[in-house]
Amino acid sequence: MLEVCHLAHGFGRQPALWEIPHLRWRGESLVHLQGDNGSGKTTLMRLLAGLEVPRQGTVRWSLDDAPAQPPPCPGRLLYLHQQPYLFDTTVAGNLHYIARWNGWRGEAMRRRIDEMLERCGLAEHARQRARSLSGGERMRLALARAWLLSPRVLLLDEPTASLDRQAVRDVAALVGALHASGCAVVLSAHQPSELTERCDEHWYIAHQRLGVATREAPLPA
Ligand SMILES: Nc1ncnc2c1ncn2[C@@H]1O[C@H](COP(=O)(O)OP(=O)(O)OP(=O)(O)O)[C@@H](O)[C@H]1O
Repeated sequence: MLEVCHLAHGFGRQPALWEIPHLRWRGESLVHLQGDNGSGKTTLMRLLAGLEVPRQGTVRWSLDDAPAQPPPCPGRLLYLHQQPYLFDTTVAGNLHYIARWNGWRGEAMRRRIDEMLERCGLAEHARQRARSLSGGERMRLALARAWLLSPRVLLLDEPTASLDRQAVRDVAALVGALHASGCAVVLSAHQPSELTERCDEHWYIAHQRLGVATREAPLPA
């Protein structure tokens, strides 16, 4: 569960990007966050992830029955940048590093990594340098690494920006599978796509406010 109260944020002397008087989210759905360029989507995600301290107001998460706490919530809440940082090693090496860090060892770890490579369509690239992957492959590797950590909530900042149609489709399938495995997702995206079509909740930033679309009050045109 996410609870946001009286949140407002801006930079320097600029007025607040937006105000969010109150937002409650059960942390189960697949959410599409939309808004114009510069409306503050990245900033909001960073605030939700605890990477930015709000000028005003509070963000609190209660995940897995833990008492409500401000972010970060290590291991349970992950933020993924649109150009994810990849370790300068092979594709399998990137997964290996995270799996070890998360406590996996030996044969069980190898099986888990192989399974993840298959699931993300990267088995053929296992020995390739991660930084030589295409944009779509990089995002799939970043999602695979995140998946290894079994997060409860994933915040995805423009995960399909500048990807072609097939790459968007692949990322959408992967995000859908992650969500089906029990990970709630908030993702920002400019354009409607196969990814946003999968979303079952829509938030939007307009006129310096965050809105939540409902059946009675759909997205503004
Ligand atoms: N660290 C910062 N210092 C000063 N201004 C910032 C900083 N980070 C963001 N901004 C400004 O805040 C505004 C919102 O930026 P943000 O990146 O959150 O928007 P966005 O909706 O994600 O945009 P886009 O869709 O183009 O990625 C922009 O005007 C941006 O220049």
